[in-house]
Amino acid sequence: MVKETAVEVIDLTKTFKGKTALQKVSFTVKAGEMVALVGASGSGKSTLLRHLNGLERGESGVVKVFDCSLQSEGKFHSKIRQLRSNMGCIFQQFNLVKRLTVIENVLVGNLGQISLARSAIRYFTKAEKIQALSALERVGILDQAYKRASLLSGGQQQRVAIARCLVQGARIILADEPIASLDPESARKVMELLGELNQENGITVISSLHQVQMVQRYFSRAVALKQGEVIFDGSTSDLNQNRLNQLYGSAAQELVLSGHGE
Ligand SMILES: Nc1ncnc2c1ncn2[C@@H]1O[C@H](COP(=O)(O)OP(=O)(O)OP(=O)(O)O)[C@@H](O)[C@H]1O
Repeated sequence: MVKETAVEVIDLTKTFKGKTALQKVSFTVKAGEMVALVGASGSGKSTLLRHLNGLERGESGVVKVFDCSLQSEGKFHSKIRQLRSNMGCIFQQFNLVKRLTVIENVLVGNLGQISLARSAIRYFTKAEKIQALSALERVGILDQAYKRASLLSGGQQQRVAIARCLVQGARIILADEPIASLDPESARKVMELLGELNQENGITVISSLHQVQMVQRYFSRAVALKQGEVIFDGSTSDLNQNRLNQLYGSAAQELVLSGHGE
């Protein structure tokens, strides 16, 4: 069976004040794939992810989500909100509302589907709460549901953010350096969780990661960027030291040694 295309990027170009951040970037991610975005600092990984979920608009090129155009030649599609509901985002700094409880943070994943009035007073139905608790169980932190988010460890907070994606019903998770602020053990657990959600729930995962060892451990495919251009798209087993040196020269050190080396 031919798998549907989750994300398609065609010739996406973006400049900030005349400086190129993305240069004719093209690649396709099939539904159910788990793809790493690799590259040295400033290579364009975050900018690319922000274009995939419509937080940023390119000058030219196309981004399609499940075969629907999300943005094309600098214009967002009128149904962008609907398309974005397919995508959950997680970030290096977790982006939780620290003063709210864990379960309230997870329920926020539902806000796109409930009325403005209900979201303003944060009223959630019993069924929604059960769904949120089930998501927290799935990510292994059900026992933390009624704690303030600020009291959780970094690894636990990232799992709350992942549970929020599950409640949102995301079919794609876009992760921007999801383990960069975590200790090695928490980083491993978060990566394993993303791997499980990919394998068991069929969720497509596209994640930027700084460190090539982690990329090789958890991903079979990588798209590598340099100065906003795709310079490699293939099997992570081919991203050995020699290849990295060829691609990045001395900047390859940053990818091998930084982050959570083991
Ligand atoms: N809002 C912005 N305004 C101006 N320049 C920007 C903006 N966002 C990104 N850039 C520039 O675009 C380029 C790509 O940045 P980006 O943050 O996407 O890289 P990155 O690969 O994610 O880096 P890092 O690993 O350090 O997060 C950089 O030169 C950066 O300075």
